[in-house]
Amino acid sequence: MSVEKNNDWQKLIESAQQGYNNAYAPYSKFHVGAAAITEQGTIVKGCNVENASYGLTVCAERNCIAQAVIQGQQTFSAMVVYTEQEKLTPPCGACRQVIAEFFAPEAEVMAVNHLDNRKTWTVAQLLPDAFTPKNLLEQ
Ligand SMILES: O=c1ccn([C@H]2C[C@H](O)[C@@H](CO)O2)c(=O)[nH]1
Repeated sequence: MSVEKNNDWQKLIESAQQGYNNAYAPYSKFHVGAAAITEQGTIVKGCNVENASYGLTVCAERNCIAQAVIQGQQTFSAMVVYTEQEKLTPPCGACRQVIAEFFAPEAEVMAVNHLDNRKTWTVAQLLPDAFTPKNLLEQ
């Protein structure tokens, strides 16, 4: 993240909390919010959206990224995942793959909760040796 790092993290956490408030999770009751900042400095929000079929559930992180893509932005600097669980929530495997599509390996992802416990990973730590668009370009 570029300017005023701590300030940007704080804004991202607040946006992720707002996303959390809109979570649709009647089946698992596990509400998740996410927020990401794009390279242009736009903050986008996401929440998990479950489905009666269960399998069609989409996580907060992927909905957040899709929201930015819909707005025409495809490069991100950082993401926050917010829950109100004592144990922090790291992105699931499917979300790690989608994050690796749009974030640089050095970009940071932070899990945070209502107690302000925080854990930060780089995208490379979340998904080492990721299969990304670069692999396809080398053909
Ligand atoms: O990183 C995560 C992990 C889980 N979930 C959602 C999916 C499902 O709705 C609920 C329980 O897995 O939490 C997310 O949104 N993000």
